[in-house]
Amino acid sequence: MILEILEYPDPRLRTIAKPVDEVTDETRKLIDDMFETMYDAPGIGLAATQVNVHRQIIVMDLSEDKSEPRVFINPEVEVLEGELEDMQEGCLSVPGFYEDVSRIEHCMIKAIDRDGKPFELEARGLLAVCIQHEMDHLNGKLFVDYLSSLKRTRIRKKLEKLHKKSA
Ligand SMILES: O=C(O)C[C@@H](Cc1ccccc1)C(=O)SCC(=O)c1ccccc1
Ligand SMILES: [Zn+2]
Repeated sequence: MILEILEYPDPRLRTIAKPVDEVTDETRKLIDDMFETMYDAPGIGLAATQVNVHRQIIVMDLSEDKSEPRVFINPEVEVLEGELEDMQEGCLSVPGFYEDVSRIEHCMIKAIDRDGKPFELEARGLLAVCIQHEMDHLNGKLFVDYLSSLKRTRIRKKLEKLHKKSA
């Protein structure tokens, strides 16, 4: 089912997610709901924090045709090269805003898949950027935190006004 995505500045987005102890059918049901929610948004990634579930679970699909679904449970990122790369980012929790963020360009992701099996994945470009963006969510961090306080305040005020209207 499609889940509600929390929107900035909702304080629940600042919660630190706990590791998943055991991948169960319930975990897989949540993962399926996260994919449905992500594709519906649409987005190319979604962290459990964004749907108010505070567990270390990320879903991602960078393909144009929903052909490359990826699941990362209890993910860890290792920097392979210190190169930083600027890329324009969006966020389903900060709808309508796109800003440049500087991230590590080449990293190794270690995680567990939906069957509970550990795996490693080398990432560059958008995959590397997206996993870092999603892992920030699991640590209560948003891409607006990398912007100037002036820009962040402007974005917060615009979204708060929108929330008031729709409330
Ligand atoms: O909020 C999220 O985590 C999802 C976010 C992931 C992300 C996008 C770009 C750079 C870093 C992280 C999004 O998917 S925003 C929407 C978006 O970028 C997009 C939507 C449809 C097609 C292609 C991209
Ligand atoms: Zn996001």
